[in-house]
Amino acid sequence: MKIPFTKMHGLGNNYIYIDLFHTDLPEERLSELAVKMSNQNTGIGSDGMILIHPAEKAEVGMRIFNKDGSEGMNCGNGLRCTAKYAYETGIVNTKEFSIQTKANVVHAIVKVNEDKEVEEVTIDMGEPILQREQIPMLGETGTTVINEPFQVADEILHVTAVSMGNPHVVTMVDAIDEAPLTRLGSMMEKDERFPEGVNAEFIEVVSDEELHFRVWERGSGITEACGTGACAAVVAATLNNKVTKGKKVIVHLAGGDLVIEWKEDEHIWMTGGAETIASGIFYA
Ligand SMILES: N[C@H](CCC[C@H](N)C(=O)O)C(=O)O
Repeated sequence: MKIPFTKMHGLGNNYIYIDLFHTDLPEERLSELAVKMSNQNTGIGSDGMILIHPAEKAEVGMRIFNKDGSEGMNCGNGLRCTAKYAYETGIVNTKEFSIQTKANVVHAIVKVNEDKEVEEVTIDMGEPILQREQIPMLGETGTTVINEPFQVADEILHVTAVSMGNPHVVTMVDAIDEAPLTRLGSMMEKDERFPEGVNAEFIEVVSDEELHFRVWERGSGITEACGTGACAAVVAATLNNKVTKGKKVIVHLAGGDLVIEWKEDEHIWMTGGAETIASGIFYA
């Protein structure tokens, strides 16, 4: 099977994008194809596969598959790249439009240069989900998870759990370079207290408008950046009184910076770059 693709990244979080407005893929092979395309030795190499598709409730839809073939519910970096692709290829012809994910419908705003190229994208990601059972995380129904003791291996972390349509568990550390990403990330991802798995973020608070950030992603391991994770990190930092709601926060991820704002109306806005790397044909 010959599959046209475009490889794109948001702050180094890179995916293989398949345009289902112009290509068909069999639903039953999607997970297998995500694994194949993501393999850096026998495939193209990426953090996963993203489908850009016709949607019922928005001008364009996005589905995301992690490197391990699991389907995620949302992807912040993927949304910015999807918005860039949709505008530059004429799927949409306005600078503001909606994108439907498995989690919700979000609103995208693209910033275009004189060559009609999208240089920056802002996404209204909607509201975070904080109820434990909706993360989902095991424990007392109807409660939130803020600075809760959480033992992993021989360590007692203090975690805050946030869903952006996909599950995140955020731990504050004193020094981001000492975050136990490699040692604990995989255990946290698959911890039974998170029935659907979890993306594990570590943050170092620099000031009330600046964080350092690292992530072990569910289904992909350590990535350069995680857009939904950066949103979850700002929510967690706010709930722990480290940053102020309604102020823009600069999040320094390994692959670059995102500007995140948790507004007074509860919506979270994310602004950052999106880049096209290459396009071609994948021989599946
Ligand atoms: N690994 C995530 C999906 C990708 C999210 C991330 N790459 C982003 O930019 O938000 C999950 O399984 O929930």
